[in-house]
Parts: sequence; structure tokens; C-alpha cells
Amino acid sequence: MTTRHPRPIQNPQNWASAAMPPLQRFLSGCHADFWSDHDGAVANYIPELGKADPAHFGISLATLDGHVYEVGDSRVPFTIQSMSKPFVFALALDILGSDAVERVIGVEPSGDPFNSIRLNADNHPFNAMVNAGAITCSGLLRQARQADAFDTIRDALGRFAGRKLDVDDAVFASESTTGDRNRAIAYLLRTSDVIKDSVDDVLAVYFRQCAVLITARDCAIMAATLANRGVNPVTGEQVVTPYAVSRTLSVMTSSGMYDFAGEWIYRVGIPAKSGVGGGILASLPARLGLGSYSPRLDGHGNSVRGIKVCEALSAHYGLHMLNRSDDARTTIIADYDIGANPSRRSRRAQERDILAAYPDAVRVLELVGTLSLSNVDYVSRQLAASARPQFVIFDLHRVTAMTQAGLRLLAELFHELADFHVTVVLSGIRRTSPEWQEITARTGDIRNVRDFYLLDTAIEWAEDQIVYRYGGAIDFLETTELAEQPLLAGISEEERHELAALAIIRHYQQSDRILSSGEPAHSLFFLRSGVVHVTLPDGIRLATLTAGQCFGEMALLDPVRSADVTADFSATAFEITLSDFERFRARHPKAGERVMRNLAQLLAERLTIANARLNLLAAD
Ligand SMILES: NC(=O)CC[C@H](N)C(=O)O
Repeated sequence: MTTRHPRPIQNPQNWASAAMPPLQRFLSGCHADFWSDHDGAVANYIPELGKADPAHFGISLATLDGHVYEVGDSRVPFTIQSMSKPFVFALALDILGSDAVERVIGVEPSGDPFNSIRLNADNHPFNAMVNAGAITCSGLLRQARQADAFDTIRDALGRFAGRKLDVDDAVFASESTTGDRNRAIAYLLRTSDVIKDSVDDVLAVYFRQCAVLITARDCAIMAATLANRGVNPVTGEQVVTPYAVSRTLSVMTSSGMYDFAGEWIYRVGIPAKSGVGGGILASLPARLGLGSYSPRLDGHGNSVRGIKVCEALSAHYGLHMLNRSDDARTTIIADYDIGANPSRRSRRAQERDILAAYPDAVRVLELVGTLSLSNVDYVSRQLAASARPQFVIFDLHRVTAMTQAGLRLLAELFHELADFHVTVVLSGIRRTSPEWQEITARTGDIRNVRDFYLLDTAIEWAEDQIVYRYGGAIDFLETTELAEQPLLAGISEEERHELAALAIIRHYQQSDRILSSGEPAHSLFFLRSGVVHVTLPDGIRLATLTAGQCFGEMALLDPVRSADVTADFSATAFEITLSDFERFRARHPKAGERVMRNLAQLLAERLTIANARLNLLAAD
């Protein structure tokens, strides 16, 4: 008996190595609790299976981010048996096409044991989870791939597990010599014209597929691949199509546990499949894959301890797949217009006046989590509930997934907005992402969808459109004089001339770094033409400045630069050294005081905006 419990805590000082994730603890608890359960009996109708060690007990759980928990005999190999059925069914759907498979194999539960020699009223197998259906799948693949059929199956099972799988030749030989019941089923299928090849050829594939060796760990990863729409979460490989997965899970739901299927889905509520080798796999879509191995079976051919593990997992965490709810209202993390929260662009008076007249022309919805049918529906109703904006910005930065239904509804919403001449702006999504492809595939024919990766750039762009629309002009080439600088407001013309004489005119090319945080602050800058932006060292954009505004003015208060300033386009600026400015202040104390008051005013405005933004994010 090789029972492996989780490794002992080695370094209690180090939380990361000492801590046991609660799910690992839970699975270990299940292992300990059900260890002493000796009910059931090892299958021996295939003589070789009777040799299994009844004490073996392994549990594994694979998450969809590719983590695999393991307890006990999770690496002890055993034959896959009927747990091969869902995977071979999925493979057949993909290789042969759904029509060819669905034409001959039904999808109704039989209510019979797995090895029942009975077909449905059309003389077809009831479903692919009972032997008749599984033998038919193997037969269809045998017909399509001839001598390569088994290698095709073994290769696919290996991709589900994420490793190459071996066959237990002794179990194969044992079932080949004793499998008369399956032979009877195969003859029945052949006489009903469901399988075309010889019974021996088809069963050679089926028996061999049942004798593929896996472990509880493999089983968990295979189940997780089904839970993950066909993508193996450990290798990242798309093993089968989402179509094949959804159909396979459907049949597992209704028939995976044979004549115990109804009870199973009622009590546990997780699609599952068992095998007489002692394995059970359970696959909870979008959540996890569970694999267990314990060879003592109940009267239905299902592992006794495996059932207990599944029941405990489902009950403890409330994982029944029909026991779910979702609150769509959590989708919108922030909802505001530019009146409440403008972009970080410092605007000149004329632009500010225009924007102030249209505070709700640009609406921003910051979304979070999964965009599902109900979430996007909620978003669309929130939009419709207030005055129609001219621009809607959807920030998708925190969106983690989009369902098919959510995407479809989103595209329909964009169309609706387009009909009302509302421009949709997307931010937080890259054009190279699969999500972008999915959105544009559905909205390709509408022209009013724009995108900017940074939310602030999106808001700024939409604001500019409003400024243009209402007669304002933003001329990036215009040259301004010191007289227009708010920081210098209220000082006399002579004083300004004196300052102008102290200034050196600097020229910058696009992308030139003008100031860097951490450097000593020796001078003030007045932007004369062009555009620059101010960013924090971690890349967060604080402000975009256009001609007529100052930067580096914090030098008056702080000897070290706290942000980077970079030219967006070619730009020119007046630079006045701090020492020249201080001398000017000494000569003109009143003007100096006025400048300091202007500075206080600028800082107060920035603080008001920053507070509004914080408030918005903190709001429920
Ligand atoms: N339920 C099962 O695991 C049955 C598989 C086994 N190979 C058989 O056909 O009898």
C-alpha cells in the first residue's frame, strides 16, 4: 500500500512553503474520512481487474488555472475503462462530424446498467456512456481510421491527460478473452447496421481503449479539460472543440453514472463518469476537474469511496451545478460622466467652458468580471436609464471573460447605439487580444466603435470631440506667450517681460523625455507650443498639457522631480531656472507672492479632481 499524504511542513518560518491551501486540506480530510470505508468489491468479471489492491485510494483535483492537488495514491496507475467513453465520444464528434455520430448514437439515458444488451426503439444505442454506445463510437472511428483507430484514440486520451499513456496488456488480454457480453452487444450493433467492421476488429479497439492506464491525477486533468471547454489547463492545448465538450458533458450529466445517473445529478449535481477500474471523474464546467481512484465498487459499478468524495466536495462547497446565482449589478464598478470626472488633460478656459456646458456628453462605464448575458443586459439598462450621451466609453480593463451570450448582447447594444449616433469607445482591450477579435467579428459593420488602450486617453479623445463639435479649436501648432499662463496670472506686463528675458526657449521632438522623476528640480517650464504628458514612474498618466500651461512648477516647493514629462508631439517651452526665478521674486516680492498663490490654486484644482476620482472608485 503506497499512501502518500501531503508533504510535512518543513519550514514553519516560511508561510509560502508551510501553508496548506484550504482545498488541499479539504481533500486530505476526505481521504482520511473515507479511508476506513471498506464497502463494495473490486470488479472481477474481467479477471485481471480482480488483482487491484482494494486499499488504494487516491484523489486529485485540477483547477482551470492549471494547479493540480493530489492526495494519497494519486499516481497509482489503473485502467481507464468506461471513463474513456466521454473522451472517445468527444473525439468522434470532432473527427467524424456531429451528424455522423448523432445519427447512430442516441442521447437518452437508458436507465439500464452499463453492460445492458439492449438498444433503443430505432435499434441504436441509448447513449455513448453505456457499452453499446461506446462500442459504436469505437466502431465509427475504426471505420474512419482503420488500423490507426486505436492510436488516434490513445493519442487523444494522452492530450486530455497531458502526457503519453500506456496500455495494460494483461487487462486487455483478460477482457478480450472473457468479454462475451460486449461481444453480444457488438453483434447486436452489427446486425442493426450500426457498426460495419467485424466485431473482433471493433472490440479490439474498444477493449484496448478501456485498458489505457491513467492515474487519479491524469483523471483530474482530463476532467478539467472538459470543464475548460476542451483546453487542457496544464498544457494549454485545445484538445477538442467546445461543441464536442458541451455535448459530452450533456450526456455525462444524463447518463454518466448509468442507472444511478438520476440520483447522481440530483444529489451531487456535477457531470461525472465512472469506470470499473475504480476511477471516477467529475467535471464542473468553468470550475474544476476531479479524479479519484479506489477500486471497490458498488452494485452499479461505481467506486464507493469515489462517490463519497464527489458528494462531500459538492455538499461542502455547494457545487451543485444548478445551485447558482449571479448579481449582474456587480458588473459596473464605476459609472460617471465627464462632468463628474474629466480626463487628466489640463484644459484652457475656452475648452473648459465648452465641456462644462455638456457635462453628460461623455459617459464612462468601467466594467469588471465576466460579461455574461445578464451582466451586459444590466449595463444596457443602466445606459438607457439616463440621458443619451454622445459618447459612451466602456472600459474593459478589469473584464476577465466574455460569454458567447454576453458578446452577442454587447454587439447588439453597439448596433443600437450606432442607430442613435452614439459613438462607442472601448478602452482596456488590446487589438491583438482574442476578445478584440470576437468583438470586431460581431461589430465589423459598424463604424462608430473606437478604441484607446488607456481609459484616460479615451476620455480625453471624447472630450476633444465635444470641444470640436461645439466650436472650440484645439490647435496643437499654435504658439502661446507667457501672458496666457495661469501660473503668471495677475503679474504686471513689465514683470512678465522681465521673466521672458530670463527664459530660454527649448525645442523638443516627439517622445523626447523632458524631465525625469528623481532628478534635482532646477527650473520651471512654460509650454509654449505642442503637447506634453506627465506620468508617474510606474507609467500612470497624470496629465496631458497643451500650450499655455506650465510643468515642473513643483520645483518651487520640492527640490526633486516627482514625475516624468515627455513630449507627445514636437513642443517648445520657456525654461526659467529656479535661481533666476528666486532672484526675480526677491526683486518683486508682490509678483512672487502672486505666483505662489496661483500655484496653490492650481494644486487645489488638481486635488479636487483627484478626490472626485477616489470618491468614485470608493463608492458602492
Ligand atoms: N463500466 C465500465 O467501466 C465497463 C468497461 C469495461 N471495459 C466493459 O466494457 O465491461
